[in-house]
Amino acid sequence: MKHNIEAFLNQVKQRNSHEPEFLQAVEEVAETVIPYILEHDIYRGKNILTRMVEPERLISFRVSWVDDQGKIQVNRGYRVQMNSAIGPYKGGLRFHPTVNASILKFLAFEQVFKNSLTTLPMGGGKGGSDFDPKGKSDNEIMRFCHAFMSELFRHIGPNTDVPAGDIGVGGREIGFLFGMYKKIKNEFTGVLTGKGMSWGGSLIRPEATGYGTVYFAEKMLNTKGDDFKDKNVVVSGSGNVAQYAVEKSLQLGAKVLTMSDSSGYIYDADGIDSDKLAFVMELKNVKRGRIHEYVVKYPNAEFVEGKTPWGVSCEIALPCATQNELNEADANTLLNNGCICVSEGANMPSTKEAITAFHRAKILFAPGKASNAGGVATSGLEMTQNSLRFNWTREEVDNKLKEIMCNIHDSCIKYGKEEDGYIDYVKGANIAGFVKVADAMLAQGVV
Ligand SMILES: NC(=O)C1=CN([C@@H]2O[C@H](COP(=O)(O)OP(=O)(O)OC[C@H]3O[C@@H](n4cnc5c(N)ncnc54)[C@H](O)[C@@H]3O)[C@@H](O)[C@H]2O)C=CC1
Ligand SMILES: O=C(O)CCC(=O)C(=O)O
Repeated sequence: MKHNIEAFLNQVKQRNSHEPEFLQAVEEVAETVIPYILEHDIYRGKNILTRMVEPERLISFRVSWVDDQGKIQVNRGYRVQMNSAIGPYKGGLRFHPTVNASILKFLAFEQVFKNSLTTLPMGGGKGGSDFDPKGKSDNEIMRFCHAFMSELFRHIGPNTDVPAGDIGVGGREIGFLFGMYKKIKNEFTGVLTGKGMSWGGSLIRPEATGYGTVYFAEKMLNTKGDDFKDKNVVVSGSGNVAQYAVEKSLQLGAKVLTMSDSSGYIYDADGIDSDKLAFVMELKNVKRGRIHEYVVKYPNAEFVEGKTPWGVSCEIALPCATQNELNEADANTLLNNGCICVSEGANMPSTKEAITAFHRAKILFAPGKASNAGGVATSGLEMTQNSLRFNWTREEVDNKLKEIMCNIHDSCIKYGKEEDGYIDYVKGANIAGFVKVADAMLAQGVV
């Protein structure tokens, strides 16, 4: 078994030697899925995982645009179309200076399993650009988005590939991208999700990833007869996912102690209540400021520069910023401080060593592909509403989201419950996600 996993990983390493994030994501899946493949005749000898780690298509393109000083800027745009066995490619766009093929391939690979877990008919993809939105004017953002879509449009479509937001791409950017797609194609279709409410968006999509992460954590706590009430929660990030993870934690009666951005974290021992959260939302979504401005408004709180928040004592940790933001030392600190539950809002925020530490301590740990799937699931619901030319109410969408998160939790138990009763949510999510895609690939033959 060990030999099979090593042989497979060596082959993937040879082909993708300069892509550490992609290799990390593949390794985590291979370690749990290869043993399952070897135990099941229908998957054995079909090279299914070898096919799944090779993107069906990887598009890279030039994005030229003019900044406010009249200078011509050039960025690199990408779309990784990873797997379309169970539906059109689906997954977000990331605008961040660190974006490269490795990061987008890891995200697209994770997306395949995540989308499968939602039970909705969506394949996996991801895209973006090394464009840095920080400090750019609205006009520059618009010109960049228009330039980006002036190439991307030929590779996507409502039945082909449906992008959405991710880091650096929110409602404003989706609007500019949609505007250019509609102009070039002369059609109004559900080609993107995360759209505004008056032009085809779904209620609850902005909230969905953060809410879903908390719904999933609550389900995990319920397996121990526990819940969010009166728990101390540490959150990283202060963007879309973090904001709504905080909102839902508050609604469930928890106390939220931290939020962060790439400059450091704020620690508010009195708790970040809904008024303080509204301040963060205005700061981040409208003023586009930095998190340290929180302590100017709330001087009882403290700003810790250049650090992540994992040293703050808590029972529940919700990493909602970015990949590899929580390492082994952080995991040990959380465990020593009494953390009992980690639910990933971000994609792959915990390193491999951190996950091993959580598993060894047998705490509740949910990998992002399960716990943050509420975002893409609600995107799937947005696609359905677009096809029906109909809108569900806030309550209807929220109930469907809750039900989907509950089903994902059940799938993780089905495939991840160990003999001693411990639930390995990583194993459960990987195998449950794999089975549906693999079955579709087998049915469709070698294509
Ligand atoms: N938006 C969505 O629906 C979904 C997002 N995700 C994941 O959630 C995470 C956050 O995404 P969003 O909230 O949408 O993005 P966002 O752009 O709204 O916020 C990103 C947050 O991460 C922080 N951040 C970025 N780089 C950082 C770094 N190097 N160190 C510390 N903090 C950093 C930013 O300051 C910001 O608070 C990402 O991993 C994303 O892939 C996962 C599922 C769906
Ligand atoms: O809503 C979507 O299509 C994409 C969400 C996403 O990028 C993710 O799940 O990581």
